[in-house]
Amino acid sequence: MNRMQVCTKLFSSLKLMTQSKVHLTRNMCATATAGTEKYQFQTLKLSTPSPFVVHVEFNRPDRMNAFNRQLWTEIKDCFDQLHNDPDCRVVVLSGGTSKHFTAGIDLFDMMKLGQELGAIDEVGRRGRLLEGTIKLYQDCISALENCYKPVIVAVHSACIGAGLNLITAADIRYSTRDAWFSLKEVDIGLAADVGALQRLPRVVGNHSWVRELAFTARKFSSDEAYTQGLVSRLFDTREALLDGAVKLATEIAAKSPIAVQGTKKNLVFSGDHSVQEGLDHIRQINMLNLQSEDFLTAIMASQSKETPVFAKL
Ligand SMILES: CCC/C=C/C=C/C(=O)SCCNC(=O)CCNC(=O)[C@H](O)C(C)(C)COP(=O)(O)OP(=O)(O)OC[C@H]1O[C@@H](n2cnc3c(N)ncnc32)[C@H](O)[C@@H]1OP(=O)(O)O
Repeated sequence: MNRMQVCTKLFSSLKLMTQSKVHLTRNMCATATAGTEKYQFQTLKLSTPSPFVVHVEFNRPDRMNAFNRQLWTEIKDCFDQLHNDPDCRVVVLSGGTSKHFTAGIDLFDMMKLGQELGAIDEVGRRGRLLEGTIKLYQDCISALENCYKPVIVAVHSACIGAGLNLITAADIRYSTRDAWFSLKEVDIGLAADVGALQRLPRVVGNHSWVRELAFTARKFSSDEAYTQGLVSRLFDTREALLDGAVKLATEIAAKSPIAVQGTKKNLVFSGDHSVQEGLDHIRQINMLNLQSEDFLTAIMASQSKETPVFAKL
């Protein structure tokens, strides 16, 4: 057999394998996505605007979506669950009905923490309480990054302090033109400690700009955020913003979940590793993924110009 014949044979066996698998896959996907009723949160509201897309909305409009202890922990629980949910392939995170995306940490909650600390009369024990609290809050924000499903944040109006830390752990940031941002921590006597100092320089690559913002807490506009690469698209209204975010999510959700989630895993890993370590990591991922039915399904669909259908993951 010459080279050409080998290729033709391989291609037809791939085709046969994939045709039966596509059939199987279609059956597996027949029930498409289940609803979000299984998610029971008070400070978050979940819905499914299109198949495999979950919309998470902050739901503390009377407190401008300020992060109290409950919101912090529900964010972590929510993203940990979405990570393992086969009915979710992409997440859109927005500020819901609140006037602002978020006012940052709940200042009344911080006062309660102050009272708890006041009741402990020894510095080492007070330190332990603070260490546990900060670690919990750090983990809540890292949950967006640790979730294999791409997270698109849709920011409107104010995005302050903890909110700015949070959006740097997302994959894609969109905002309205009226959005504004502030790395506010120094103004409340804190060094930002839930990820912005680590992630923001990596997101935008402009260390001088990040330091200026971190040292001054100055408010900056969506235009500036766009110019620096913090947000990748601006919209005139909140409706257009959500529409744009859900459209993008829907496009991503139609791709192979094996490919998309492997891509996120490797992008996150490569963010703080050398090029060689990143290449070693993706090689290990693709050793497995290139054997998955998604690979064949996607290749065959691109050859036949049909829309591929992928099984739940
Ligand atoms: C271990 C810690 C790790 C994490 C650290 C995180 C740190 C941070 O997040 S620092 C940032 C803290 N946030 C702020 O400093 C923002 C303070 N708020 C404002 O600047 C304004 O309120 C805001 C621009 C958000 C909104 O202004 P607007 O004029 O539109 O509304 P207001 O009338 O000011 O507020 C409406 C009601 O919301 C309450 N509220 C606002 N922010 C907070 C908050 N951060 N925590 C709790 N509650 C907040 C405000 O008190 C009003 O309530 P009410 O008077 O009862 O209507």
